[in-house]
Amino acid sequence: MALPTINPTTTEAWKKLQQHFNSVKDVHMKDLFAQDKERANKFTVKWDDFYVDFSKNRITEETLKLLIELANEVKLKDAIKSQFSGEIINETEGRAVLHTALRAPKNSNFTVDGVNVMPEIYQVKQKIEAFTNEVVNGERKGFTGKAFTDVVNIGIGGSDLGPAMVVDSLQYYKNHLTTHFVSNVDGDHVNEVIKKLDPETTLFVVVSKTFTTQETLSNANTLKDWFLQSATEDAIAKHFVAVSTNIANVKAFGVDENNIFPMWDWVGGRFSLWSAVGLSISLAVGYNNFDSLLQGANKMDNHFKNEDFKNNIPVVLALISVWYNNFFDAESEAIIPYSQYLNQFATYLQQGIMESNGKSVDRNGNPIDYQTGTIIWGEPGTNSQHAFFQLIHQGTKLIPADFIGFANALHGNKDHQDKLMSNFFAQTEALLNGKSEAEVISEGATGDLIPFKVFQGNKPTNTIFINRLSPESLGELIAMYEHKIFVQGVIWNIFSYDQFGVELGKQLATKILQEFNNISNNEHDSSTSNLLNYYKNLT
Ligand SMILES: O=P(O)(O)OC[C@H]1O[C@H](O)[C@H](O)[C@@H](O)[C@@H]1O
Repeated sequence: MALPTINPTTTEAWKKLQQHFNSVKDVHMKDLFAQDKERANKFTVKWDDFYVDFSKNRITEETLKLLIELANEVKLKDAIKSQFSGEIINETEGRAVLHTALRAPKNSNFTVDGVNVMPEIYQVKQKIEAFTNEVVNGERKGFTGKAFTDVVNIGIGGSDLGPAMVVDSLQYYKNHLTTHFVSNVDGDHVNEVIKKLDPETTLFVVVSKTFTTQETLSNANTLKDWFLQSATEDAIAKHFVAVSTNIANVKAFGVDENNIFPMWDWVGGRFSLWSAVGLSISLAVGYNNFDSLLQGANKMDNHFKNEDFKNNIPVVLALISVWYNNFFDAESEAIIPYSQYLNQFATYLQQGIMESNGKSVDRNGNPIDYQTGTIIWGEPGTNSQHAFFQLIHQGTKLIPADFIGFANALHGNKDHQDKLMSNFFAQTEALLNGKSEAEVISEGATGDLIPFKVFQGNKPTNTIFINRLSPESLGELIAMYEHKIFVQGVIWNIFSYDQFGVELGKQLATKILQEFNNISNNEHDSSTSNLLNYYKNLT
């Protein structure tokens, strides 16, 4: 069954939400809390070691009820079933969407075109496990007989952001291997990494679902050439492995057949860290930790699949986000993890969320006249408090924010942890309550300065509070956002799993590169022509 194609704005629930919005849009959350002592409990979901408090949002029980009606009217439950049962819900590319199968237990049954994909998945997982153990234990050696010390992940987009974010987030759990990520076609990136490498002890993992991506192939070739300055061709088999669906291209590049880790077209690039694309994660933190990450994601999958919408964390977060995006006209959402380990989390989510839901044509092929994908940005707290929080507190824009925190620090420094968490709680409290004129005056401010010190408050936040950062809880957290993406795509009646919007720039870059090599000559607008000439004259 294809995904339903219901324009959300034509639903009864949408009309009711519009009316409801008009009656609640100016209500201050402070008053909602004052009116209902149970508010925080009503709008909190406790699940596993997650405590998700969404009470500091500009919603009432009626809002949530209507949003759930909307989810029902667009047939979200059926859509979830279609996704998990391997139907071709990525219709524009003719593919199933089964990253959830990658983290499911061995005895599950996920079928694509009538074939259960679990045996293949577990074969590849076994290969990842065996390979990881050999590298980490030092049994697998480089061309001069030395054990590996460094791993270089060569990939971009989904073949870089997920593994890079997870390796960074789980650095507490890391082993002795040093992991590097080369992604940008900017030659300075690869050359800076080369400075740190010893060809005798470096393992290269070339990751590309398509194995046609310009950046990845350029970087892989540059690293291979550099490697061959010290080694002979036959050493490539020891030092280069690849992850891809395109086995022919991988072989043509020179990777030994035994060193190929397959993946499948039913795994989208930005949802692929759970597949062999996560090989660098497994190498960095060991296979057991990689597997725990997957198990965490699987727990979240079950929660998402089985829980009532009212207590379903990804569903509730998605609905609240639709509420701000489509009724309050909020354009962006901030992701603020209170953990330096999650430094790359917002960057990672930018691809997941914006590449998936940055669409303006609906599932019937018609232009859309309502807002879809939100702009995602963010940085860890407390750093971001000293950077962009001013605008969230006192600017003119409404920026709903997810505050992600962990109760227990990994290094157990209670003094720092209490300081960190006091900021974590204080910020959402400040965003909720603001500071009134009376409070400003009672603090001693006088005269002209008073208005500058007033905070309106009423700024929405979700608090996603987790016991501890572990491979498992990180897996849960990532999967939570993956499902939020899917729910929003269903509501907005768009296809979340294609990304045609990234193609045009690639095509034009190819043409311009041909011009640089005098292969072709193209017409350009005068701005682009001037820029090209200016560049040619400078280089
Ligand atoms: O893994 P690859 O095939 O090399 O693709 C890498 C990336 O490139 C493309 O431009 C897509 O927009 C991304 O979704 C993808 O993750």
